[in-house]
Amino acid sequence: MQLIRGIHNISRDQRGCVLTIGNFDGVHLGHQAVLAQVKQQALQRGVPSTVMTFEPQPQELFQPERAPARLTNFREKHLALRAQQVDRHIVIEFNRQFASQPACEFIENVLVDLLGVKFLVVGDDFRFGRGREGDFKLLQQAGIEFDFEVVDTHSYRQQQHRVSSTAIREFLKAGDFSAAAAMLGRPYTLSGRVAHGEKKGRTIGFPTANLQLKRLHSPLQGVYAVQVKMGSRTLPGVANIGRRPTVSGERVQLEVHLFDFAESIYGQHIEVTPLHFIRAEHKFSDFNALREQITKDATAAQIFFANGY
Ligand SMILES: Cc1cc2nc3c(=O)[nH]c(=O)nc-3n(C[C@H](O)[C@H](O)[C@H](O)COP(=O)(O)O)c2cc1C
Ligand SMILES: Nc1ncnc2c1ncn2[C@@H]1O[C@H](COP(=O)(O)OP(=O)(O)O)[C@@H](O)[C@H]1O
Repeated sequence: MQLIRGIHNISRDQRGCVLTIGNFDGVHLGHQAVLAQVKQQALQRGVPSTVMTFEPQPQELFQPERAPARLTNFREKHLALRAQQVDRHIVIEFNRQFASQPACEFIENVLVDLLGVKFLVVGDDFRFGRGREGDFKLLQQAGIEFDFEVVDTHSYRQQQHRVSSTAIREFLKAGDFSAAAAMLGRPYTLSGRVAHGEKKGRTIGFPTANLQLKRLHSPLQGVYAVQVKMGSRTLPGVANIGRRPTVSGERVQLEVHLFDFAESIYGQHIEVTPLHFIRAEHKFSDFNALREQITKDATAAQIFFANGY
């Protein structure tokens, strides 16, 4: 899959595509159904299937306090799109300048001139351009003028539930990882590179591999039994996701202690799959109290794994 970062990197030599535009947070089964339609149309027309996403996601720019936690960061989203075998991923740096462009300009300059779109799939509530003036109807009118077809995404359901990023966030917050995985089409994971911390973990017998998370990186908070994929290995462990109030940590962090493991893994890329909620994060009066609690958490996680979850 080709990754194109920014409109200025789109080449006019490659005009012609079947396109979908959206946040695609999670790349869940509903998104995957849209991508299947895009791929099928692209194949019929002999043009590349193309997904356009925005970074940051629009609400993260306009209403950062109200923006929901992400299911996928940019890298995770890109890899999930790649797994769906989409031909091209265009990421637009979403800033105030881009957002203030008139809707007609976006259609004519980007969709028509640069991309030469033939077939466009968007939600019927899709809004774009200055003050959100552009909508589905405007796209359909432009489609008649510039000769492209516009269709809306169907609501993809599972049993009676509409598959959505919001529903998945709710399942995750409730600790229902199998319901979240059923809608995602894969287990929910957090990933990143192991960073250096304060080196206190090892002094209390619980070294932890740390992943620094963006504030809006995950809907999860608390202590979980987790599985960690690292290269070709999959290892069980116990993790805390939070701000670590006991050590007055500032940033949200994921810290995972791996059982029966004593290697240095700084800088390695790991993928953490939470499997079972153990408890909420607390502020402890001192490090000893925290150590005692982590010992109990580790036992709870080991019991969970021993029971063949
Ligand atoms: C299973 C587990 C549970 C934890 N629970 C808490 C908690 O409830 N409150 C808290 O402040 N920190 C919690 N922590 C984070 C510890 O404060 C952190 O691991 C310790 O400060 C070591 O930090 P370091 O890796 O930067 O050395 C937890 C860590 C683990 C592994
Ligand atoms: N069982 C283990 N689980 C997690 N990390 C471990 C383990 N054993 C050794 N390590 C290594 O030790 C580091 C964590 O030690 P710690 O004292 O908590 O330091 P830091 O504060 O830098 O995270 C990890 O990043 C990893 O490289």
